[in-house]
Amino acid sequence: MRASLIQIAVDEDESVEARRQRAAALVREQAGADLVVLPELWTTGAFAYEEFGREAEPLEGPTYDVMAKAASDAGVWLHAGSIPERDPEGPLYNTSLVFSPSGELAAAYRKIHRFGFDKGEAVLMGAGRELVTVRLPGTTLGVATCYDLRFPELFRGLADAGAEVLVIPAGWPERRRAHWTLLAQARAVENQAFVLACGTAGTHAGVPQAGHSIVVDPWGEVLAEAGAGEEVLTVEFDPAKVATTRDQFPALKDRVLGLAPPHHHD
Ligand SMILES: NC(=O)CCC(=O)C(=O)O
Repeated sequence: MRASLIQIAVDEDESVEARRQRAAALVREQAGADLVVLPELWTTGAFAYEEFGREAEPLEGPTYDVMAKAASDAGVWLHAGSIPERDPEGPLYNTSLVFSPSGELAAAYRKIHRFGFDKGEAVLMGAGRELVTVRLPGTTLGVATCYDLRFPELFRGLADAGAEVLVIPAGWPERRRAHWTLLAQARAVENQAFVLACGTAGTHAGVPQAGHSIVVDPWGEVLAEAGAGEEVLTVEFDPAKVATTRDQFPALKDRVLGLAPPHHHD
């Protein structure tokens, strides 16, 4: 499987529409790949909280249209990153879109863990409640978004649902880059799965982005890692390595579930 992670720069001197068209052109350039991935909230920037309401769009809005066409023009599976989605009957959501090579929507995932504690995304957006996997020829993707990376139980749920390739669009800040790399490797090792984590470059809302998109194999080896700037990270890997790793080192079979609550000793 050939995958291209488009680590696009999100800077305030570029309009959302110009970036949308630029992202679509970058997707088209990846014709020949099997899977193309864009980052989280790349239209606005993940920390541009004031833009969320202004730039929110319905699920089938302008980003959907442009990305569906780009996927079919390139003939690739496209994880188009996430958009600020305006649900006509509810709050905003941080929603990822996955398109098939014919430009059909294969899946939408509303980010479950919202970042910001008592401000930002955590108060401006609603929380998704559903895990999402996507069946591709020869493998299954499990999708999660940025801050979700800190919550291992979500990824174990995806692995239990058959995910072999964990795809994580993000807008991760430079300040916590060490966590990004460590957590991407941890999620790969503990689930014996590939991790494809695609971040943004540039600086928006005063927050320099980490970039450093990363692809990790089921043994925890880093197959490819981007630098800090805008870059397309391309990698080839064999999803069958998930099954061989799980067969040869069957740690997932040693899970002990349903433990009794802790016994407190005073
Ligand atoms: N957009 C995000 O979810 C940011 C997450 C983050 O900065 C962190 O977990 O650290």
